[in-house]
Amino acid sequence: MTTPVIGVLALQGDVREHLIALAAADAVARPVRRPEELAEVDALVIPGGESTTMSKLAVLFGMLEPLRERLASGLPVYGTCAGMIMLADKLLDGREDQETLGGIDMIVRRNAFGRQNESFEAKVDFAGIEGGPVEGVFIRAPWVESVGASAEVLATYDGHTVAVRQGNVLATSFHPELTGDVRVHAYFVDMVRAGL
Ligand SMILES: N[C@@H](CCC(=O)O)C(=O)O
Repeated sequence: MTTPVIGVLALQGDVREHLIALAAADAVARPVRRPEELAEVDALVIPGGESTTMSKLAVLFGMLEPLRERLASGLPVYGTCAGMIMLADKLLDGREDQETLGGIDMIVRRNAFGRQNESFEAKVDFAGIEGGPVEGVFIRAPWVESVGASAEVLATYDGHTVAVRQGNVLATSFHPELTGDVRVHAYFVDMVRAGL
């Protein structure tokens, strides 16, 4: 079985936790900061963190266009929380100068579940993942306000969409990398493997 090489965008955010979760889900995981490093991976995770800072750093590191190009050419990508925001074609309550990469035909609302001190954990039923609900850590989390026809909703919480997939691109409002349950990462690794 081929072992995919999956990068974690390492401009800002909880990179280390994703590297650990990906390795536990049988991928080779490495940080990606530069276009040359991006060119060498089979797939990419965009971690949680702070989406406005991440978008600024992507511009500063000359990564915005290379990221957009690789997404457009079919690179499998998984974004958690701030990463989900980066993958939204359209953003609500973002900063005016905030850039997203796009990739999923969805409208994402930042801070939708409330402020930092309203962060919470919840069990989330996830379509395509067996063995019961996954543990979702929601930290000043966004939700998906609406999705286009080509995007598939994989999970909802409290009536709001919190996991979406469109082709090779996956996004969750919550942080599975903080739970020790690597089933969402394994789901992504399977997605990547299917395309190799
Ligand atoms: N708190 C979110 C990001 C919030 C935002 O950028 O709006 C995260 O952990 O990824």
